[in-house]
Amino acid sequence: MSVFTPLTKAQLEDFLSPYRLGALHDFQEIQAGTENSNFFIHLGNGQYVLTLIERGPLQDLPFFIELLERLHAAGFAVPYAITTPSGEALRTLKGKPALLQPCLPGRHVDNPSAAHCAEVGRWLAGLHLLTRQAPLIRKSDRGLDWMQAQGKALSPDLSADEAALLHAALAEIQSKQEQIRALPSANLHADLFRDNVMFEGEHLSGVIDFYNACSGPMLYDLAIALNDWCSQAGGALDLARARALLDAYAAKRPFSQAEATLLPCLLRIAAVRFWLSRLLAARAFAGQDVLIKDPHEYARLLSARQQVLLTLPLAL
Ligand SMILES: Nc1ncnc2c1ncn2[C@@H]1O[C@H](COP(=O)(O)OP(=O)(O)O)[C@@H](O)[C@H]1O
Ligand SMILES: N[C@@H](CCOP(=O)(O)O)C(=O)O
Repeated sequence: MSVFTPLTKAQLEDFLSPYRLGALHDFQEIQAGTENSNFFIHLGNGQYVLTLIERGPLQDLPFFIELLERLHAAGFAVPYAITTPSGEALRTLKGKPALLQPCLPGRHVDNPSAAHCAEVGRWLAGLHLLTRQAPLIRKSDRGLDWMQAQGKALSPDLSADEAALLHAALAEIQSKQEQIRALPSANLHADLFRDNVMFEGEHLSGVIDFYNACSGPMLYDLAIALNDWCSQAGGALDLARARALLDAYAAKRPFSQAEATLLPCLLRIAAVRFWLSRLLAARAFAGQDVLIKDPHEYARLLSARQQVLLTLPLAL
């Protein structure tokens, strides 16, 4: 399970009454999360999701709330923080920061088609186009410097082959960091995995879990999404799905030559980032009843990205 802070009906009723959204009919713990405690909440006038923030960069909660409010105002289906009539978005429950959000329709897709991937590409382009002129500034707390530090700390736990793979990737990151930091930037979701996107059929109906959102190179967001949405079981890229995602994105925001050059490198960086965070989670939650995603999946993916046959569609 992954609800870290259980709640009683009475605690919820007390917390929810200032929103004036009707009586509490029912609630359920959500088991699927890995970071926070989430609950489906059924109130008199509809269904909501309550999140208690358990860890992560608490000082950045105002950034997440503002970004989600901006996306909501622009018509994106996102879990923005609902405010009480007195204007409070961020409240506290059992000593944890607490946010009430709309419950977005749809389901996660485990085996996406090219059409799903195209929707993801269009959604990312929309996010980047909306925010690139004036991104809200937040440096990722799992950025290039973090990767170097964690890579050094975690490599003693790895096999010799895996350590060599990681060291080569970290050396590439070190040598190309200036070029990477110079890529065109915007606000990024920075964790656009299948389990953070909802679909109704082939229509993308919502995106959740913005707690890795930051400002940074738009190409990095694409690399993260390509690795999760467009990989075959062994880690190799599925070129048909990847092309669908990139073409749909490029139809809204054409790529630059620098982005085309750096795509293979960014795919490797995105693989390193989630390999390391999964290794850290496996260490931190070993033996506990917490969902831990397989770190080796991302080692395999990094290995498969040593050669990238995918090219970015460039405007003529
Ligand atoms: N606003 C929402 N609308 C609908 N379902 C949601 C919403 N927020 C979370 N969920 C459900 O809860 C699950 C866990 O949420 P997630 O944000 O991934 O948790 P965590 O932050 O712990 O990783 C999701 O996979 C989704 O099924
Ligand atoms: N989607 C990621 C988990 C989110 O990353 P984290 O650094 O916030 O733990 C994955 O599948 O590994």
